[in-house]
Amino acid sequence: MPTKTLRRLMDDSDDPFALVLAPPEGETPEQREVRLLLEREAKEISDSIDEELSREKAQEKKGPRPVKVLLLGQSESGKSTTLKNFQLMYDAKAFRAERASWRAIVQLNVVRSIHVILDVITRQQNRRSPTDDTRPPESPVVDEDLAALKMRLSPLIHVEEVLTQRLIPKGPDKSDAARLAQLTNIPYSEHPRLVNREIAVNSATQWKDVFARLVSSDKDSFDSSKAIDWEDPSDPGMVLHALAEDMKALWENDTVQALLERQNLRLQEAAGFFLDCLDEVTSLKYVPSDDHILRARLKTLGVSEHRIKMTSGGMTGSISRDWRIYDVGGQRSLVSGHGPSRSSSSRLIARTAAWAPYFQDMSAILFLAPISAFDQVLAEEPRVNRLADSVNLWTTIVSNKLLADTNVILFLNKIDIMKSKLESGIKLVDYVNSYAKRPNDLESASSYLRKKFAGIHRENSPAPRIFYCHLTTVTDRKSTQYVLANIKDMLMHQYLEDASLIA
Ligand SMILES: Nc1nc2c(ncn2[C@@H]2O[C@H](COP(=O)(O)OP(=O)(O)OP(=O)(O)O)[C@@H](O)[C@H]2O)c(=O)[nH]1
Ligand SMILES: [Mg+2]
Repeated sequence: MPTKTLRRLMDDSDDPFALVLAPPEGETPEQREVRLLLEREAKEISDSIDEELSREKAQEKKGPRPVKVLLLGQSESGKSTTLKNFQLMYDAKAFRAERASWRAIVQLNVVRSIHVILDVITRQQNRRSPTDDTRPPESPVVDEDLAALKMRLSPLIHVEEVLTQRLIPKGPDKSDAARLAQLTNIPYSEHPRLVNREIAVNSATQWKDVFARLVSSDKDSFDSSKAIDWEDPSDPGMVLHALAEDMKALWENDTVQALLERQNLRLQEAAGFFLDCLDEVTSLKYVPSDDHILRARLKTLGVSEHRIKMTSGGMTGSISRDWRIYDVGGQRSLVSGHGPSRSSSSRLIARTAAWAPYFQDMSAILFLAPISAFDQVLAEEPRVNRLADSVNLWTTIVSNKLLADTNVILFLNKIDIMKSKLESGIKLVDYVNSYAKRPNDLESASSYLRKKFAGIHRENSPAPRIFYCHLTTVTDRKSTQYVLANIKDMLMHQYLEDASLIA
């Protein structure tokens, strides 16, 4: 899968190089020398990227114009998952060659979910004895069996650390490659104390190479099990397999379920949830299926460009075009807590400013709004409702003058979670007052939200343009591929029309 680093990852205030290279207070002459050396090296790298970009620009002028699509939306909206669908459809060989790397991410997702549960148990244990006055009545009791189960599963915390360390490269010059970020999926009523950290990687830096030892040199092989080094001593597969029964027992434990319910923690809806298929993912020769790769969660840092060659059949024969798909990180502040706190409007402006350099020359913006997040808050701004954040972002994007001539496609995403949430009795009106007395079902809720988003587009668009909107579950391959095939045909068709107008 061709991927490359883009020079401008973020605006200057969050530029990882600027942060790393700022002269520290009380710097000694030796430290200064080392710093200057690092700066020179960074400049050389930056200059070579510039040269590469200008070479590519010159090359582009010679050939046909590529079709460019920019994926936008808040964190966990499904941008990277949509990109994976594009890759699975149109570059399946490269997609499947990366199974070994995604296997490690699924393993990381599993141990993270277990870690969240172990954390919940620990906090309950810390509420001391059942006679403690501060303990609410009927609070579930962590009995000896559950405490023993927790102890047996503690090696998984180490597994998580090992996997995380492998993904976060050491050394100051690697600081833009990966970071720990706040976990996004926090229920609306949840206390910020529960905030966990989640790994974020720049998909342009080849994080997949980290697991290269697992990948055989035979990249063309479609037999995925051959691409994995089953003897690798640092592979956590054996530990996960050995603890599979305990993990299942933990997930099925009544006290655990009661504690999760009390804390409003719906892990089933959280990113990277695999506890419902532990038999499969902990089996000794586990290789993730396409569906598991789509469900695997790895937060994006910065912006990366992905190239895919697309072919479309037409009346005059088939045409083939280069596509560039840009995937961005949706969470603005990955260094939250280290800088001055920002208001939500300045965060919004900063996020859009970070994306703006990519607005020019785009064939389409594909904006994802995860409408199921109506009862959640942003990790970086616990007072901001996630649906309200999507609406604000959408308003900013559709009113942007640089995008006046760009196709804007909206995915109202995570329809599957939305459906189960509404069915479980969570009421949209409790979070969106204007929903009033409408029925609390998917059909009514999605059509209401679709109208709202369409209205914002109509009122704020700098010039009239067609509005494309789809209700999606991008983890569902079949339905997503149908939508993406339509988008592909639409953009290819438009490309041909534009080309004939220019000719
Ligand atoms: N159930 C369900 N899960 C989804 C859907 N879309 C995405 N997900 C999951 O939600 C998680 C987040 O999706 P990503 O594609 O990583 O989100 P993103 O927008 O790239 O997030 P950032 O990289 O943080 O900006 C992943 O675990 C996906 O598998 C959906 O429609 N339904
Ligand atoms: Mg992403």
